[in-house]
This record gives sequence, structure tokens and C-alpha cells, in this order.
Amino acid sequence: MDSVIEDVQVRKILDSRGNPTVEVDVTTWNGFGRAAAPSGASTGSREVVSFPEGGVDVIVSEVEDVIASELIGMDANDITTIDEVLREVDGTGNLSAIGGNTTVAVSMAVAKAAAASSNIPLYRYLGGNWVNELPYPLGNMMNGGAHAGINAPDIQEFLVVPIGAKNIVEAIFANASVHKKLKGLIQSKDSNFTGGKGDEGGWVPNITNDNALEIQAKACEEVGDELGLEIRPALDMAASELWNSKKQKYLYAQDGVERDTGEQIEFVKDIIETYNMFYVEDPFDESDFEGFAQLTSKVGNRCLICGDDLFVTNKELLLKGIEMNAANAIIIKPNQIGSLSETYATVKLAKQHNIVPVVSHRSGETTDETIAHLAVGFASPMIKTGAIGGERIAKLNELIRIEEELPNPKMGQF
Ligand SMILES: C=C(OP(=O)(O)O)C(=O)O
Ligand SMILES: [Mg+2]
Repeated sequence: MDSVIEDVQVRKILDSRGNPTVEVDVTTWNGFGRAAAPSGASTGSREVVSFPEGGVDVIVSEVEDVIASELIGMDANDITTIDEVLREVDGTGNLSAIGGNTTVAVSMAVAKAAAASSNIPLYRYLGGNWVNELPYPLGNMMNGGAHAGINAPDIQEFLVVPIGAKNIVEAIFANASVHKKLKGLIQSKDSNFTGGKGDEGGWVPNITNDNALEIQAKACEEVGDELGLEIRPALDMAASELWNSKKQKYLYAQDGVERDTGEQIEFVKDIIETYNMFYVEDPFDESDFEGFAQLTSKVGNRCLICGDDLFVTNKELLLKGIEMNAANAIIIKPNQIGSLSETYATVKLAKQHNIVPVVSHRSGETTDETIAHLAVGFASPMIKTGAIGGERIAKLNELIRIEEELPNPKMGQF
């Protein structure tokens, strides 16, 4: 049979932060799939464990053979069973024995090999013949928090969404133009700015959160006017990183301000209204479903309130969020949950409840382009994968190729 697995190979490769991660090759009788796993810096505490004790070297020296002997002879189309086998091999609840990065890279490489065995691209294998939507790229413009150095803003990600773009090429180049525009605007606020960038390719300015918000909005407006399309600002606040559980407050070190949950709700609501934010991710600590629910009830009709550390791509946590009306969007990062089939189950649940799934990169990435295919195959209306930088454009340029292949491409539907 074309899709029977004949070989599984695991190797150690570099990620964009210079750390080791895993890349997996799966060979079937008539196909081949390769996938690599990324790593986070501001990780949610309920994510699966990325690497076993001993790290990538242990995976290559000990785990590879165990996985290969289990998977050789299985049908690559049977991804759900393969993912279950990987969980059995691991034997822990959080994938700490063989690592969630191992299982997710195997799972994605299996899917790619299955698609290749049928001579179709992964997005079509996952989404079927009707697939025709490209995701709006949520582009990272300025970095702060855990993705930047000292003196950067506390807010982790200042993003933009080119919501008026008619196609993916226009959207991707609009984001790149905003990124360029911001360099000059930062220099006007920070005369010592040397053009330094953070983990995801956004600029790292030594300016206050307020100044960053102001120039982010200005860049959207100016580039939007120049290009004749609407570009809206967005944020990832990664507020778990700001939350101090002892003080029960969010600490904004750059601004020298502390906010309790009530003040944080008002602060974020005010930002959304002042700057007409399209999307705000993780405005509260990962355990604060109630804070999320209060904000969503106030502004959910005009802004996407997205859970990343809150949900960690986990179906059970999403179910809790749905019951509490905690959010209207969810970040989808396959390595938070450790397999493609579980990732898909979470996307499906989100869609059933009108929660917008946003397929996303991690701050530590590789040149792997798989998430571009997941976003199209799952019909995710947005993808978060940076704006510039080799490991970020690997995904963006793949979206350009996918758009070219689709007979009637259109931008995503919310
Ligand atoms: C991409 C993110 O960062 P990390 O990969 O560090 O979790 C994020 O928080 O959305
Ligand atoms: Mg996030």
C-alpha cells in the first residue's frame, strides 16, 4: 500500500534562538514527510512537556528506535491511531517521557507523508477539495516582555492585521510595509534605537507601552492610507508573564505601574476602544477564566479576545472557556498539545462554538512551513506567524504558493 510507513528518522536541528529541537522524516512506500517542532518562551503551565530529561540528544539516541519500531508497518493515513500509539509509548499524562515536541513532529511528518503518498499537498489532504480560504496574517511588529531584552515594553507583542487585503500577497506585503514604517517611528521616540529585533522579528524599542501603542496605531493608519486598505492593530499581552500571584497584581515594570484584576479589565478595555484593536490575546493570567469572561462580555462584540496560555490548544480547557464565555478566539499551537489529531479536535470544537481558531508559530521557530498548511486545511481565518525573518517568511511564502495553487482563492471568513 502506498501509505505504509517504511522508516522514521529523528534528528537534532537548530531553532531560531540557537537551541536544539527535533526534526522528523517519515518515509512511506510512495511518500515522504518532514516536520520540525518549535519552542515557546512564554509557555503556558498546562502545555505538554516539550522535551524529556536529557533533551534532544536522548530523543535521537533512545526514543527514535522505539518510535520507529512501533510505527513501521502502520498506515500513515491512520493518524489518530498513530497519535494514540505515541501517547502509549510515552505513558505519562503530559508527554514528559518522550517529549511533546517529539510526538508533534512525528505526527505532522506522518500527515505530510500520508498526503505525499496520495500526491496531494497537506492543506488539501486535511481540508478536502473545497478548501479555498487563506488566513489573514497577524504580523508581529514590536516585541516586548519575554520575547525581548530589558527596557522593552511590558506588552509582549504589538501586532497588525491587514483586514482590508484582498489576497494573501497584498496582506503579507502590507504587514512588511508596516514593519518598515515602524522603524522610523520608533527612531522618532527613541533616538538610541539601533534596529534591534526580538525573538519573532519585531523591533525592540526602549519606549513605554503607551508610546508603543501610539506608534503602532500611527503606522497602521499611514500604511493603510498609502496602500488603500484597512490595517488594524492587535496585541498579545501574554499577561501570565506580568501576573504576580503574591501581590495579586499585573506588574508593568517599564511603566512602573501595578494593576489588580479590575484595573486590568479597565486598562485593556480602554486600549481596545482607544486604538480600535482588532484582536487581544492573553489579556489576563492563564488561570483567570473569570477575568477573560468579564472582558469578553464588555468588548467581545467589537474585538477578538483570544486565549493562548489560557487554553494551550487543549479541548478540555476550551470546553471550560466555552461554558464560561471566556473568549471568542483561541490560539492553535500543535506542540502545546503534542499531536495533530488532538490539535484538530480542538479546532473542530472551537468552530462548532464560533470561537475563531488562530493557527500560530512559537517564538522559537524553524524553517518548517507546516502551520501554513494547517491554517488553510483547517480554514483558520487568521495565522500568527510574524512578518519578517527567515523562519517566519518560510510560512508566509508557503501561503503565497498555496494561494497560487487554489482555483478560487479568497481571504478567510470570520
Ligand atoms: C508565540 C508566543 O510565544 P511563545 O512561543 O513564547 O509561547 C505567544 O505567546 O503567542
Ligand atoms: Mg501568546
